[in-house]
Amino acid sequence: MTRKQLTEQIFSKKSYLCIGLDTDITKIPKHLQSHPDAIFEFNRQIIDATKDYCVSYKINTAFYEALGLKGWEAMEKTVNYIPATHFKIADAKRGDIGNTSAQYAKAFFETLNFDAITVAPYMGEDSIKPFLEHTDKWTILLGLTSNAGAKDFELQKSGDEYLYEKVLKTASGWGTTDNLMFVIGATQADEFTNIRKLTPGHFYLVPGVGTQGGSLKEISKKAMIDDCGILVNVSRAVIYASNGEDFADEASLIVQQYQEEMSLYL
Ligand SMILES: O=c1ccn([C@@H]2O[C@H](COP(=O)(O)O)[C@@H](O)[C@H]2O)c(=O)[nH]1
Repeated sequence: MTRKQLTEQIFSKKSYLCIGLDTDITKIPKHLQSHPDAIFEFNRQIIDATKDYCVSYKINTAFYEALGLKGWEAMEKTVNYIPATHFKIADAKRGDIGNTSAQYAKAFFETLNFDAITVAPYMGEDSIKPFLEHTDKWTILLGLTSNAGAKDFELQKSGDEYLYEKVLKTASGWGTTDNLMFVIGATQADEFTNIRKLTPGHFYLVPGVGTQGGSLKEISKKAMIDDCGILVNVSRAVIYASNGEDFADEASLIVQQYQEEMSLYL
């Protein structure tokens, strides 16, 4: 999906919401747990109930990989079920020496039909290039993450510069604003103005709204650019809005509230 196609979706739906399918078999409603295809069935109902109000789905691969073959099959069925209009992200946080990264890129961009994958920057340019060589796909590089551990490395200074600043400055030269995004956690709102200055044209994938407590209003105010430039991910607060038989209806209500708020900021 091109940037233009993504932003057309954002402006026509007045939403920059990405729903995280962090589907945990132990957390889905009881009545579905014995279903022969429980993970996919849960995802299918969430997608049907929310697709009109969001522009993207993010599959956190850990929840599927943990289940072995069945989980991988559920991931494949889910990614194929997501409408073509929606931006499909594999939150896999990969990155390795070049020939290995090339296989990861093939796995998620060719064997599976994702539009984007998250990657870790730590191993440097040759570990990221194989993803960027898929020019019709997106590489989403961890910039400043939402977790407390961001302070252990990302928010450590070398000279005057935070490590995350060096990552953004260096990595922004590896790709373009049409194939490279950054993950910036919503819980790091104090840094957003600075981050936008460093990377004025890049899209950000912003997790951390909902359960982690990040402010949609604050990050929208600080990071939004002319063609929006942000995708805000919410996982648990949407998919586990209810653990009863009404889970999909409740998810839909929460998503509509996010979409209404987003329409005010766009
Ligand atoms: O910095 C990061 C990078 C990735 N994530 C992922 O986003 C979702 C957030 O889930 P919530 O339930 O909405 O908190 C999850 O898949 C994380 O692995 C992140 O939170 N922070």
